[in-house]
Amino acid sequence: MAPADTGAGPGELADATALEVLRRLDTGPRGLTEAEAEVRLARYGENAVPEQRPPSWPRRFAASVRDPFTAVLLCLGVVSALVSSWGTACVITVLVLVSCGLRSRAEHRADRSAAGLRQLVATTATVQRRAAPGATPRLREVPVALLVPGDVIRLGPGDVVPADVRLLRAHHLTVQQAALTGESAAAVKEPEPRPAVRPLTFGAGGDPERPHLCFQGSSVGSGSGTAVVTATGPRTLLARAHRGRGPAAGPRASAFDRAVHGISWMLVRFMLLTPPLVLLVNAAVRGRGLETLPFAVAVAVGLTPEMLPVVVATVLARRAAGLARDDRVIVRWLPALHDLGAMDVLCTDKTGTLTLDRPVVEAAWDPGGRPDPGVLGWAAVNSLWTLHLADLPAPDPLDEAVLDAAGATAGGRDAGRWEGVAALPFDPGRRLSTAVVHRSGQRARHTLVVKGAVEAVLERCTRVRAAGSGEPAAATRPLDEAERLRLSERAAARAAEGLRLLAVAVDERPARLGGYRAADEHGLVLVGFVALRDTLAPTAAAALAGLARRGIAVKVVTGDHPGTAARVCRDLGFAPGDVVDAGAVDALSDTELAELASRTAVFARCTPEHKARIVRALRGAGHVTGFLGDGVNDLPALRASDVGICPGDAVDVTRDAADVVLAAKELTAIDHAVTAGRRSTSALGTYLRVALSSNLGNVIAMLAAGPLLPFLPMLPAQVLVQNLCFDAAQLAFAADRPAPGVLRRPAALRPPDFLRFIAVFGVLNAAADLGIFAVLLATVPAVHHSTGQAAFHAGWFTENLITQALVMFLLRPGRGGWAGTPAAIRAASAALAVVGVLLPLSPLAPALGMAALPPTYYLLLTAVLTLYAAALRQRGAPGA
Ligand SMILES: Nc1ncnc2c1ncn2[C@@H]1O[C@H](COP(=O)(O)OP(=O)(O)OP(=O)(O)O)[C@@H](O)[C@H]1O
Repeated sequence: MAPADTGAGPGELADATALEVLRRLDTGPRGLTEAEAEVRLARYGENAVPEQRPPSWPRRFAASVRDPFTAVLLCLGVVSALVSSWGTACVITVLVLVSCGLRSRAEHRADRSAAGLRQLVATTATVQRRAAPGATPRLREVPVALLVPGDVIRLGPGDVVPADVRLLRAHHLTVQQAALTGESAAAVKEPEPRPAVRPLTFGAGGDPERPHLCFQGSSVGSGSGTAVVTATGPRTLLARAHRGRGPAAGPRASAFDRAVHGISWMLVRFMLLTPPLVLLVNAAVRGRGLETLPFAVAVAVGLTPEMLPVVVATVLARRAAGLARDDRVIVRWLPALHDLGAMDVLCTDKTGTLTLDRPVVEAAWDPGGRPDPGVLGWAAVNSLWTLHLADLPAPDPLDEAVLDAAGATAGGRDAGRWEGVAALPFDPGRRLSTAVVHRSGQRARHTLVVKGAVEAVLERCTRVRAAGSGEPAAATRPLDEAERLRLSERAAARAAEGLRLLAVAVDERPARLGGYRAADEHGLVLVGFVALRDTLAPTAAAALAGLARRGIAVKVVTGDHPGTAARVCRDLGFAPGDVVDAGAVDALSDTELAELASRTAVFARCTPEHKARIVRALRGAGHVTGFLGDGVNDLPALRASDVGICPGDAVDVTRDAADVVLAAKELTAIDHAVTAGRRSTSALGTYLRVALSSNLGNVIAMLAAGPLLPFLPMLPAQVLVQNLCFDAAQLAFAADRPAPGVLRRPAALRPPDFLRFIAVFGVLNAAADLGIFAVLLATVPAVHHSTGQAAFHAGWFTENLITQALVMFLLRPGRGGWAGTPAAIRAASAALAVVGVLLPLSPLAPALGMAALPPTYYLLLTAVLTLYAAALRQRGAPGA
């Protein structure tokens, strides 16, 4: 049966009690049956997240016109039309249409492959459903798209809230709802409705400030809850907020965006400066007037790398698809590929990345250091009741390990004799978890059972259990500073063996009615320690070695004990150096932290905020910083990094925030991802260097020709045809394969490097052009008449296309030359040279204002080109 009202969203249900909401949605605390869910799915449709829907073709085309190069081209086209230079205006229009068409197609393909890649790491939700009306409800993972109104779901740390929901139960649940409110602080959520504290700015959709409502797109920071789905798909608050706004804004500006933006604006400035400069030079030296304008416009057009957006989209999409296919690495956002290639520091957490996060209990001992299974019993009471009461969708591996180990022991059996009252689940900020329990039949007294990181528990203890592990009221003695130190040292010694440590403490108090809070975790009695061993991830050592070979500095930032962290690093063949306790970081300024971070390999006892601050400090110091992590405690650092990477089995929010997901288990896949990133950057860099240095060379030559020649060195139509040929040939760079040497160090597109490079090679190119001017003046008869000028134009056209063909493989980094160049680039450069030689000799030549050249020209052209090629080789290309 369908619910009475599911299309309303939470707005109309906002003030109803949990029971009323369940009734209105025609469901119950046990959830829907599979059959009911199926009927509702057919009626309300899939719960599709309001993804950035791919823009329509016209919109995509319109967006590509807004690109700065295209905008400048269009301006130049308008100027040409205004001075009735129809030929130039037509060619510019064709250029714009071709480049926008190609770009839209390349972007469409890139978007399609990125969407396909995102699909591969789609998230699931934990839903409680029944096979039949009378059956027991079962928890199962379903794809988020299959959730329907009325479903009862579980939320736990690291989950993305999959739909709009109304809480039924919650345990210390905090939710990050920045996607809706822009507010980055976590909001506390609880099932009791409270009236809105401020006017509803979210209309009928509900207000994220209401504590009992959670909305699609927010994420669970800590705690857990059970909730009923009130709205899915287009009826969620997020979908309504998106509607009418077009595609959502993309992710944060990356190092890649900054680089491409920098290079684009540098060129736009040049292009805007060129026409006035050409006009000025021609007017001053030759007394020419506005008739030079079409030529000046064509020169500016000649500087435009119109194919840049097309080449970028093609290169990135191609590499990302290759990575997904061959290495199961999912690049969720294409520009992240460049940032992967540029990354010079990778921060990584330990548990779940370098280790498997499948710990096994190895020992338990009392405060005196004697083996004591009773301590494990207390830890098991904590794990059991935290799991039960906190409604966690999935048990914490550490709690599972404790329960497994305690199962057969007397302490484990004893755990069943306690009954749970409340739970404060683990959160990486407090670094402990608490269960409040009472003995069966003894409701008057409550016992707090706390387990967590050694120092976090010790600082909340005031007494130590004297011996044994019986009742909490057993003999205790005060915990003085000397003993605290002794206990920490003993724990550190065990941590140095690579063990993960938990301290366990208890306290018995009179029962109370109100709920328990973190502030109640004090005045505890230490009962002992539990040590767990985690297995190293099989490919972690190889991955760390690979990163070192690629020139990437690795920093381990972990919430664990310094001793454990250091030992794990050593076992992986990675020198930990002096491990820094993150507590020491708080007192440092950002600059001091950056300096410390650059010489430290391991930070231990990090809270999520410490991890993010270390990443920010490294970025602030100019490092392109990646972060590899799998847990909810890694989320702030992932967001703070240039490129966030997570393993495929990371929690949902982490996968949602990561730019790159390693779907295969092997950590060594990072190496492939870095390689693909460097290859893409190298291909884009080569394209830019080749395109810009020959374009700049031409512009310099054309400017110089003004005072040197009594006529224009090339007609506007010729400049534009030549430009069209260059552009078409340069598309081949999408298939570039850089030499292995290029892959050894971080590769980034850096505007200042380009400027230096194109200045040197632009001048070299211009020198070859000027050389050919001299050759032409010497060999072409009647150069001052129109037939001679047509031959002159043909001569420069031929030389220009051949020099461009030469730089296409001589300016490639690493192994240049014919043999080391991919077939596509060889074919494109050969085609360019052939067009350069044959076009002036073809029947099209007269229409383009070109005429045949004398044989001596070709002899001298060969000499000039040989010199030019030798100069190019001598200067060498980057990475050679
Ligand atoms: N479920 C849990 N209950 C109680 N204490 C825990 C639990 N999980 C972890 N701890 C303790 O808290 C410490 C910090 O945990 P946190 O999850 O922040 O980091 P981690 O998992 O040890 O390492 P990493 O940051 O590398 O993932 C752990 O070293 C452990 O002592």
